[in-house]
Amino acid sequence: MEKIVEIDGLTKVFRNKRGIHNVSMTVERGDVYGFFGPNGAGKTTVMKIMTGLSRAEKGKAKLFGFDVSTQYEQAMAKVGVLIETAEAYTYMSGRKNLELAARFYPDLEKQRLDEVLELVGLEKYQHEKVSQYSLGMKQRLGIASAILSKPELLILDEPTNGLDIEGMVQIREIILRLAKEERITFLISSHLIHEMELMCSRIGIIYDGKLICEGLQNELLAGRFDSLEELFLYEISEERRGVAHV
Ligand SMILES: Nc1ncnc2c1ncn2[C@@H]1O[C@H](COP(=O)(O)OP(=O)(O)OP(=O)(O)O)[C@@H](O)[C@H]1O
Repeated sequence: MEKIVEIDGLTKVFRNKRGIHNVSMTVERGDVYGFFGPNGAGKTTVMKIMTGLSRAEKGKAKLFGFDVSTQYEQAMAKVGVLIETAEAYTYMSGRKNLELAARFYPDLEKQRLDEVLELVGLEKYQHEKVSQYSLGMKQRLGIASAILSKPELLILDEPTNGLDIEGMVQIREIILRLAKEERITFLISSHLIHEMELMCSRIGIIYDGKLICEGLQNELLAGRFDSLEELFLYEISEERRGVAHV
């Protein structure tokens, strides 16, 4: 299988001694990879480094075989990113926001705007001002903008954070639809383990700055655990005892 994301030994320690330590991860083409960890575990730090928003002290992050720190443009050419809450001009309509974003991609086909609005279920609300949108609709607009250029990899940091149950279900359905219909590989971070369980094929668990477990969800559970929560509780108890599994 083609490796789309290769993270090797990433380390970054902040002044307060928090951060990430020797994190290695692999995302293969077609994965919906769930990057799970509690608040403050280090998910955003890893994602910022792998998208060039921040630098590591040690280690390498490669996307599509290109090093993010030295071959940034090639590495990011087929990547869509949504890190932290989607930003949009609230006094403009959803469609107008997408039209502005589309100016960065001169080769975009005319119908792509309609296509992405349909994919995220915003076609009915495209002419309403973003100030009237719910948080879930703003997140969906962010996803629409991130998929405008037909990326092959979509990196989403906490896409369901702060959403109500309906909003979460909608985002989950959109992700699964995009994985199937647009053949997008996903790397999704979340601290919501149940969400990860419902939509992710591969799982990586980060805890206290260290990746403590990674693999295909069905292989990780494999008759030993009934849920990811059980697996997580087992892995952190092993981590505390000093038994490494990665
Ligand atoms: N710029 C910074 N300066 C100092 N400490 C930082 C900085 N950025 C992150 N940290 C610390 O590093 C740790 C990892 O943070 P990070 O934001 O990567 O975690 P996270 O897993 O994304 O958590 P959350 O789900 O809360 O967003 C936290 O303890 C955080 O306080």
